[in-house]
Formats: sequence, C-alpha cells, structure tokens
Amino acid sequence: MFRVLAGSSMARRSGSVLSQPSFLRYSHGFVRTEKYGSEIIQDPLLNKGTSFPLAERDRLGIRGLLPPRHISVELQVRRFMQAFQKIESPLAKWEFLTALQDRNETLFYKLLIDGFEQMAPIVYTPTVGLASRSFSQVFRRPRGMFFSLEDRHMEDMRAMVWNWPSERVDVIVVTDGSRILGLGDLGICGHAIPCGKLALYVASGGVPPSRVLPVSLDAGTNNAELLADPLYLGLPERRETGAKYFELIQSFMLAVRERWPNVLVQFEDFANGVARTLLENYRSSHLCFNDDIQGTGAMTVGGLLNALRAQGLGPDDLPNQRIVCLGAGSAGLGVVDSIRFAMVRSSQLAAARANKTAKHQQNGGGGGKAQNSVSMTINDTQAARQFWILDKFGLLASVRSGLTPEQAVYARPDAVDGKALLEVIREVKPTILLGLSGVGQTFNEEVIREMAKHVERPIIFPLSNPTDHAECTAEQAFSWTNGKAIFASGSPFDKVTLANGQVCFPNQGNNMYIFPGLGVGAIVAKATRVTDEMFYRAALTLVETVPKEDLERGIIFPRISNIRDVSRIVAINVVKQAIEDGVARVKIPEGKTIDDLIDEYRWEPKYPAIIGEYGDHSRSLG
Ligand SMILES: NC(=O)C1=CN([C@@H]2O[C@H](COP(=O)(O)OP(=O)(O)OC[C@H]3O[C@@H](n4cnc5c(N)ncnc54)[C@H](O)[C@@H]3O)[C@@H](O)[C@H]2O)C=CC1
Ligand SMILES: CC(=O)C(=O)O
Ligand SMILES: [Mg+2]
Repeated sequence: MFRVLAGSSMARRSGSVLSQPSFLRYSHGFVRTEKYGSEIIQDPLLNKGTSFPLAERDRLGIRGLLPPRHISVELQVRRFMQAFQKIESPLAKWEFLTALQDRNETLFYKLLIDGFEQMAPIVYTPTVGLASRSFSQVFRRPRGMFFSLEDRHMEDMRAMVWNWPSERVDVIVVTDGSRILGLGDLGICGHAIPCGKLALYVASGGVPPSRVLPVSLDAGTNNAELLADPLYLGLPERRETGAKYFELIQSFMLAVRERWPNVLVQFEDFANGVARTLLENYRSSHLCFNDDIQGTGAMTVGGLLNALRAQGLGPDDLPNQRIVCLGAGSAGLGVVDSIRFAMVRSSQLAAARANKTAKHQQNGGGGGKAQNSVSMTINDTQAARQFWILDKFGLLASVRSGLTPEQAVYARPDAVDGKALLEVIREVKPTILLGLSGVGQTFNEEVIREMAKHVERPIIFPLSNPTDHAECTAEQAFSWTNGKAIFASGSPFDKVTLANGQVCFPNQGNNMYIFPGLGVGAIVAKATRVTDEMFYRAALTLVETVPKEDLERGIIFPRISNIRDVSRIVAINVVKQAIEDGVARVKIPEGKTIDDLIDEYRWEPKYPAIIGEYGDHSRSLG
C-alpha cells in the first residue's frame, strides 16, 4: 500500500495551481491521490478521459463531468490515431500530441508506444526542431521548470526546486538552449528538446512520467531574431557566459541533488565550449552525462560495429578503419573519442585472445598448428592517427592555432591545415565518413562519389539534425554510390528504390538508441556516476540487438519499432557494468535478477485504479 506524500506544503500548492504532476505513487495497477472531482480530470497523470470506469466516477466525484459512455483505452487509442493521421502538417501533429500529453499522459504514451515509428519523428527529431523554432508562438502551458539568471543564487534555487510537485524525480534533461539540434542558439525556445527527450525516456526507457523533469536554464540568447521578437518568452538579453552563468549551473546542480539525491542529470544541446566544460566539472561528483558527447558517441560506435559486421568484419577491424569526420564540435569530438575508446578496447581484447591462444599452443594445445596472431594493442595516441577531423575551416592540422585540447589530439602533424573535404577524401581514402557539422548538403556528389571509389561499402553517417541539416540525404548517398553505401542519419529517411529496382535501407543513427536505456540502467543501479565503460557496454548492446538478416540488407541499428525492448536490454547491461565498475549502490534482493529489477522499474501506459485518500472528508461530503 502506498502513501501519497507531498514533498512540502509549497509543493502541494503549486501542484494544484498548475495541475501538474500530482503526488502519485504507482503500484501494481493502482494509485492513491488526495485530489478529488474535477481536479482529477485536470491532472494529466490521473486523467483517463472517457475511460474512467463508472464506479470510479462515483467514487472520485467526477460523475456527470464526462459524457456517460465508458470507452476502452483501445478505442481511445484508435480514435486519437485516426485524428492524428488526418492532420497534415507535422507542427500541427506536434501540437495535437502535446495537447494530449497535457491532458492525459497515459493515453499519450500508449499512443506514442503503439505508433512509435510514425510519432517519434513528431515528438522528437525532426519536428521537435520546428516546435523549438516556434516555441514562443505555440506555447500553451508549462511543462517542466525554467530557471533564469535571476534565479541563480543558491538560496532562491534551493527554494524553487520545491515548487515542482513530484516527490520523486529520477531524470532531468537540461538545456541552456545554446545549440539546439543544428539550429543554433534558440534560447528558451530550446525547451521543446528536453520535453522530447524525456518523452522517449518514458516511452522507450520506461521511466514513470511523474519522475521526469525537463529543465531550461535561461542565460539569455545571442539570437538577434529572438531578441527582437516581442513574443519571445525568455530573458530578452544577450547571453551571459561568465561567472553568473556558472553560478546558475552550480546552483541548479546542487539544488536538484539536494531535493532528489539520486537524480540523473542529462546535459543536452549546450553549445560547443561549455558542453565539455560542464561535463568535466560534474561527471565525477554528480550522476550526470552529456547526451550529445557521450550518447551520440556510444550510438555511433554501435552502428559502426554493425556496419563492419555487415561486411564480415569484427570489432578487431575497427582500429584499421580510416575515419573522416566533418564537424569538430561537442558531438563530433564526442563521437571520435568514443570510437577511439572502442578501438583501444577492441585491440586489447584481441591481444588478450591472441595471447591466450599462444599460451594454449605453447602448452601443446591447438592441434600443434602454428599461429602468427597479431597481439599488439594500440594506445590512444596511435588510435588518434586513424582520424581526419574537419571543421568549418577545413582539416585540423597541428600547426593550427587555437585548437582546444580535445581537438589537438586529432590534429594531423602530417598535413596542411584547412584542406577541403574532397581533397582529404581523395588523399586519405577513408572507409568511414561522419557528418556532425550541423550544416546540410556538405557531403555533395563529388564527395560521396570519391568516397565510393576506394571502398566496396562506404560507411556514410550524415548525423546532423534536423532533416534539412543532414550532410546528405539517403537518396543522394545511395544513388551516388550505386546502392553500396551503409547509411545512417540523425533524423529518419524513407527507404530508397534505385532506378535499377534495388531497394536500399537507410538507418536512423540517433542517440535515442542509448540515452533511455543508459539512464534507466544508471537509475536502477543507483549509480554514483556514469562511467565511459557504461557507454561502451551500451554501444556493444546495439551490436547484440541487430539480427544478421538485417545486416545483410544494410540495416545496422535495431528497428525503431523495437526500441522499447532494446532500451530494456541496454538498461540491464548498464546495471551490470555499473556493478563491475564499482559505482552501483543497488543491492539485488535474494531470488531476484537484474532483469527483474529493470522490469519492476519500468512503467507501462495502463490506467491504474485510482483510490482517493482524503484526510478531510468534508470535500467528498460536499
Ligand atoms: N544523430 C545524433 O544523435 C546527434 C546529432 N547531433 C548533431 O550534430 C550536429 C553538431 O552538433 P555539435 O557538435 O554539438 O555542434 P557544435 O556547434 O559543437 O559543432 C559544430 C562543428 O561543425 C563545424 N562546422 C560548422 N559549419 C561547418 C561546415 N560548413 N563545414 C564543416 N564543418 C562545419 C564547426 O566548426 C564545429 O566544429 C548538430 O546538427 C546536431 O543536431 C548532435 C548530437 C546527436
Ligand atoms: C539528437 C540530438 O541530441 C541532437 O541532434 O542534438
Ligand atoms: Mg542533442
């Protein structure tokens, strides 16, 4: 039996004022609440709309507040699905789904899970990009919290976090809006992104909706259009980047942990420069990670390992790949760092295997066959030599001034600075081409055709979002390589049929394959921090979850429609890794497995029976 407890009287008040999450504890199909009558219908976490059973309507004081007929949730889903499909514009679809989420979260998530393939591109990229751009125009009601520079003092922040009505928050996705997808600085309008990411935490990861909190930190914006817009909802001033900014971040990090000691904070879409700094400042003291740096990195490693598998190669072949990456910002460097980590790990594993075989042979095993196993491991510096990184000024060479320490690792000592992409490809003959520049159409026909000259199956990942910022389209990549490319883009593309009838399958390479499972794993493990090994393990999980038959067709990521199952396996493996890394505080009860803990944690979009818990009976007695 669960008690319904408010965190404080302040939280109670704001909960009813905003009709935001009520003080819920879900368990085994029922929930208890102090709310009554129309308050219940107004609460998106309690509302069932026309699906309230008649007895419950009586019990909760809502009889007569709804049309008389009880409609099953399946019928509700069918009705909303039909309405959704009739809407033509993606932004109008986003508004439709957001309005449903604001009224009835259970139904919203049931719809999203059942129709994930068609709805993820609305709730998430690419349409969430449109919603961000129009945030001040389409804003209807708040979701999550907003902290501005004016709230930066710890004593204010400490009190403000109690305004959030949920007594338990497991995941916060926070942005300062400074680099929203490939759309640049959108200030407070970037708030749609944490909302979209958290919708995936619930739909795919299984985090209960009452335990997620989207947050925007408003430090101003340098977007001139927004500053001139009278409807802009953020602070109408230029971005603060100095001490006041870091005070805002620090107060936020401390205040949320003070209220919710086990909370996981996901940094999202912070601009280059600050993204890495914040990660380094907090990664060892707080349970946090940066999705663009680490989540994107793990997703790309998983995709590349599968792209190698599709060619009959294994992880040991990763260190032999020549990789060109367009974009040297937070995502680009996060991705190449993760690949480098994977290269070193695979070479260590290969060496360990080779040494074991050699020992076995020395001891007279292996049928006496001689083996010339390569047992060399490569180190970080050697692995870095497999990369050629370009930014908006071209190839990064060591002679360039102003390189960040993270960029300097990859800067070529053997090349002229600033070489153009085409020239680099011609000289390097890469096997892998990554796009994290945020700029559409930068992989032009010449670039792609040049890439295809040197390798049988060019691996081409234009990962920038949203769709029109992708470095090339799926159709371009497949037609310019005669269908040979192995392709993954950040936002989804439809499959492509070439003139000769060949059907080519593009993949969506997006960090959504990592963060929901990784986050749930970290939460269930009660991890104290998120390690690089946890990300690597998540990446390897993507390898296990793609069947061989799919690889043969160039499908190197799990089917989007399976994402909920994939996130579950990622979560299980991340808990295992957290335990191995000594960062987990979870105690696994006797007779239970890690799988059980994950399954018990995961929320399903089912209407629970609602039990009113009214200390003061005068309300129900009228
Ligand atoms: N598919 C996925 O899961 C993810 C995709 N991304 C995408 O990656 C892109 C970049 O994100 P961040 O690295 O955080 O941005 P950033 O602003 O930190 O870095 C952008 C980099 O691209 C370079 N660049 C800009 N214009 C260029 C041009 N014309 N040619 C070559 N390089 C150019 C810049 O010099 C900089 O190095 C965004 O579009 C974002 O949506 C980010 C995270 C995840
Ligand atoms: C997907 C994502 O995190 C981005 O484009 O920033
Ligand atoms: Mg992002």
